[in-house]
Amino acid sequence: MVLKKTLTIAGSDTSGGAGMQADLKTFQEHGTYGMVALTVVVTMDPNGWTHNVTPLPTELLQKQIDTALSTGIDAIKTGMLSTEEIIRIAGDAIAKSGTTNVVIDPVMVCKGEDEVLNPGNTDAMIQHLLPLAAVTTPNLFEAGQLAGTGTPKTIAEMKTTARKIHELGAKAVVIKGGKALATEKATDLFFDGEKFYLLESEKVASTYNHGAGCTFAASVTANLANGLSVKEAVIEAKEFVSAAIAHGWALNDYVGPVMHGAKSRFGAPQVTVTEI
Ligand SMILES: Nc1ncnc2c1ncn2[C@@H]1O[C@H](COP(=O)(O)OP(=O)(O)O)[C@@H](O)[C@H]1O
Ligand SMILES: Cc1ncc(COP(=O)(O)O)c(C=O)c1O
Ligand SMILES: [Mg+2]
Repeated sequence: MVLKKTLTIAGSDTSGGAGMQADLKTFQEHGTYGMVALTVVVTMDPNGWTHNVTPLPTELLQKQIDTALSTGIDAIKTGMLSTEEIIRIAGDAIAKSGTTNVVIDPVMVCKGEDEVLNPGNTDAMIQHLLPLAAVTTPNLFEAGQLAGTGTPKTIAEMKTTARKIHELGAKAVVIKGGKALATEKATDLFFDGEKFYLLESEKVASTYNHGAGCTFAASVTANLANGLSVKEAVIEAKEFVSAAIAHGWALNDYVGPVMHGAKSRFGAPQVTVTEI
């Protein structure tokens, strides 16, 4: 049996909930064959869980990309890219890959950390990555940074922000309202370039949602590799991540990762899709 090949260009979250670990687990759950080109390694201080980001040499990143692309990739996702040079290398790799199934998750901060990785990264993402995106999946903060409008706080502001990001070249945009948006449901806005849709699921009260963003974007990537449309891909991804968050758990006193394999084991919560 031949599997669809999915590649993530992303960082390693040593704690296993986010980053390329989330991507690989999610790719596997979607029946695709996952590969990794590793950009950085994130480690945590055992006392207090402060994150430390260590980039890998860019020559090593390039070799990984060359290895993976030589196999013929069906869909590519980007995650944590900590420097402008890494962002440029990722953009070149995507252009070279020949696939249009490209998901740009514009990771700028780790959840719970409030320092952006590198301020120049936003402009580099706009230049090298957004024009290649079949879909980009910013959270509220990242969307505001890309659009240059500040963090959106309402659905109306999210619509304006999504339009701006689309104008920057991304064919479709999902802005993840998640827990941060003051709505009753966990609400994401999907813009396909023409129409806006709200994707809503029950807001889970727990804080065990580490890796939710990576898991969502990796689901979209695998779904595109499997031949779903962008709209079908994001709807399934919302179901997949909602189940993963509903079954999030405490890894230790500091962090609660999502359960990446929850949908296949326990089913998914209801997701409603409304054109607005
Ligand atoms: N507490 C929650 N309950 C239900 N869904 C959530 C919750 N927190 C986040 N989500 C969903 O998880 C996905 C990832 O969103 P978010 O956590 O904002 O991204 P990121 O991890 O990139 O900051 C989105 O679909 C969002 O709506
Ligand atoms: C390597 C890596 N990538 C991405 C992220 C972002 O994770 P999330 O899915 O919570 O946005 C993190 C957060 O810790 C990370 O360590
Ligand atoms: Mg994220």
